[in-house]
Amino acid sequence: MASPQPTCNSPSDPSTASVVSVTDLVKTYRRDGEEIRAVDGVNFDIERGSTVGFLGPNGAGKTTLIKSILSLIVPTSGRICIAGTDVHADVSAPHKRVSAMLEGARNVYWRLTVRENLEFFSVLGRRADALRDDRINELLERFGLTDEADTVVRELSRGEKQKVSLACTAVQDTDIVFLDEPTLGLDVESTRTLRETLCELAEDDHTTVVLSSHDMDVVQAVCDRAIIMNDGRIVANDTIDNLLELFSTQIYEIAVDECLDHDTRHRLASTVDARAFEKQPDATTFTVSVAHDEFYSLVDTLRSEGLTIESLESSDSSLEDAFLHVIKENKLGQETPAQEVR
Ligand SMILES: Nc1ncnc2c1ncn2[C@@H]1O[C@H](COP(=O)(O)OP(=O)(O)OP(=O)(O)O)[C@@H](O)[C@H]1O
Repeated sequence: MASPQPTCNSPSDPSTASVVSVTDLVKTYRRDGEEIRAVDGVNFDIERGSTVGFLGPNGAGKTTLIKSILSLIVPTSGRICIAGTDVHADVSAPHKRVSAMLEGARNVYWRLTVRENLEFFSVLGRRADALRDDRINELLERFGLTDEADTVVRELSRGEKQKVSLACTAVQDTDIVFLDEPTLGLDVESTRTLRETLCELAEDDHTTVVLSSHDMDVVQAVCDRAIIMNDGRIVANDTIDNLLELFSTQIYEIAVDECLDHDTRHRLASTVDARAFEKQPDATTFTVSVAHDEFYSLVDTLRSEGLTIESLESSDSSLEDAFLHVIKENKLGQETPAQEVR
């Protein structure tokens, strides 16, 4: 007998209920006669108004998962509910509640001006005609695009195109915004501007923002929760604060009093994961990240190599360190603390 399909519960309290609910989701592809489980039994909920980052190495299944939620591909099994509506039963459900920026700026019309694009996408939204111009002007201002309003998109820089794309997503005023790699290919300054704009979008408009990115700084700055995927499965799903705390390591930048030879560097790299060696005439600097309680064993290791620490500076770990830790633990097949946290 077929197992019963999970059902969508109507949100009883619309202000706090989950807007996206994914249950036992599986998506397999076939390539050269082999089955690839791109998404392999995934479960999670996203609360209204939250900002969630999907993280994972290349091929982890993030894009497949997002495309499944957006009904752009059909999952093999499982259930996806958007605001209580099963997208399998009503494929238009996501399009009423969700806007998306996929693959950079390809979702906007390069032959139209910035304003024409915003006008086009605002028609897809729910705002009354009389209020649309105000909203367009507000977004042009917020994204720093007022001077470019009458420029055709193809004449803009890559960063400006990304901003137009994000503005066209925001102008639809949907409950949920999905962004796939919004900062891909942007320089440092454009990334920072876009990051600030994303924070504003989430905070001021109370939009639920779901973004997938390899840019940990963006996820750490914008999101309050991260879902980390590996090999099609969720290996951690927790608040950014908890992930930082659970996997907190201390980064030490160490200088020792001699120019280390290759063998010593190799031994330190394998024993204490030392990296970024820089040789100076009479010293070597390198970086080590260790758990707080491993500091003394690090000092012992350096002492056993006959090295004297000239200077030592510490800095806090980042989401990137937590991410690398989760993925490494998962690869080793060990159960991570975050797997128990849902
Ligand atoms: N259309 C397809 N046909 C066959 N295999 C696919 C297809 N799309 C994705 N895959 C495979 O599914 C797995 C997950 O891919 P997916 O693009 O979802 O990962 P991702 O986490 O988004 O990766 P990236 O960070 O590199 O974009 C990969 O092994 C990929 O090769």
